[in-house]
Parts: sequence; structure tokens; C-alpha cells
Amino acid sequence: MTVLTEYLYSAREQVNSALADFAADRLQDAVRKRGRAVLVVSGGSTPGPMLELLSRHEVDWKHVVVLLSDERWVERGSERSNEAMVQTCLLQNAAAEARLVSLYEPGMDAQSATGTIEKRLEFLRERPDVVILGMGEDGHTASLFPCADGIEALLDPDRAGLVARVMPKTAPDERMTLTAPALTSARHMVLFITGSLKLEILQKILAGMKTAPVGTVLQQASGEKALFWAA
Ligand SMILES: O=C(O)[C@H](O)[C@@H](O)[C@H](O)[C@H](O)COP(=O)(O)O
Repeated sequence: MTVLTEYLYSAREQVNSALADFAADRLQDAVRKRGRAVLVVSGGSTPGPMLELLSRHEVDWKHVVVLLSDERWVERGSERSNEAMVQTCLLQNAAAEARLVSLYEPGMDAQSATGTIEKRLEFLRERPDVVILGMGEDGHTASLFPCADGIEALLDPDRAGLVARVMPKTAPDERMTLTAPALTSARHMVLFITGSLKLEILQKILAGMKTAPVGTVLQQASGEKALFWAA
């Protein structure tokens, strides 16, 4: 049974503010202790407003590296680009000094680019400090989709690779995703979801009534684990 510390709120504004505070505290603590912090954030529609609040926190951002948990393989200018969302929402205000490491490589297809991006993420062999993940109603997290071919290998804790190309059957776009091992070594892992339906689905997964990648990732995670949720 995976146990998460639960931070539950009735309003989105409250959870956004609380998670921004939580993440900023842990990032600044990492910079103080180790001189650097690594922040991994999910894409999708949930994190934007929280990232905007986080961007205003007085963290030593020039020592913070930011990357996505996964990327849709689309041009950077596309409105579906997770990187574009992070550039807009997080890399502004105080956080404009942070360094974004891209999971995308223009001019290459995702499969061919996997090696290039794996090399780019060598620093991730150390534990990322804060990992903020979302969840889909099918229990996917990052782009670790239950329906994806080869998903078992991407959830394998002994898998060597940090990234993989995924072609989900239930969502658009080829994806580049961090694998479970790249995520689960996080010192502080947060699952950030909203709405009663996703909470109900998560509770079934945590109770072992439904298997899903998000449950595997949370179970394998070795650090602090927290759920941030609002209605
Ligand atoms: O690229 C993506 O879409 C995300 O990384 C993905 O894992 C997301 O976190 C979930 O699909 C939830 O998305 P919403 O926040 O839009 O519900």
C-alpha cells in the first residue's frame, strides 16, 4: 500500500498556492545543501497557474534546472508543447533565471532523438529534487500510458534508460517521456490532480483495486510522496 501525505483543498487557488510554497521550500533547501536543484514538472492543463505562482518565489533560480516529465513531439511553437507552457508559466519573474533542459529536438523524429536526449539528461542520474506529476483518467503519468506498447519496460525499476519514445493509443502526438527510474529517485515526489473523478480513480489505484502506471511510479518512489488535490 502506497502512502502519500495528502494536501486536499476545496479551491484551485488554494492548492496552487500551497504547492508553489511546498516546491519552492524544497528547491531552496536543495540549493542550500547541494548547490543545485532539479525540478521536473508535468505538462497538461493542470500545472500552469501553480507554476505562475512558483515563478514569483525567491528561490536561487540560477542554480535550478527545470525539465518536463514528458513532451509531445510537436514544434516548440505549438500550443500542445509542454515546453512552451513551462516557458510561459514558470520561466518568468524570479524564475526566469532557471535553466530549462529540453526533451525536444527539432528536425529529428522522437525515436532517433532518444539517444541525444538521454545524453542531455546525464545530470539526472543524480536524484531529481522535486518531481511534480499529473495523472490522466486512465492512470497514466508523464507519458507512461497503460496502453502504450512496451509500457512494462518503461516501468521497470532496473531499466537503464532515462527517456523513451512513446506512441500512446489514447492521446495525440508521439511523446518523449522520462521513464519510471528517472522519476522515482525523486527526493520529493508530488502527484498534482484536481477534480473528484481523478481523486476517485487514484484512491482505487492506491487501494490496489486498479493497476496503472501512476500507481507503479508512486509505489517505486523512494523519497517523500505527497498528493496535492483540489475539487
Ligand atoms: O503531456 C501531458 O499531457 C502530461 O505530462 C500528462 O501526463 C498530464 O500530466 C496528464 O495527462 C494530466 O493532464 P491534465 O493536467 O491536462 O489533466
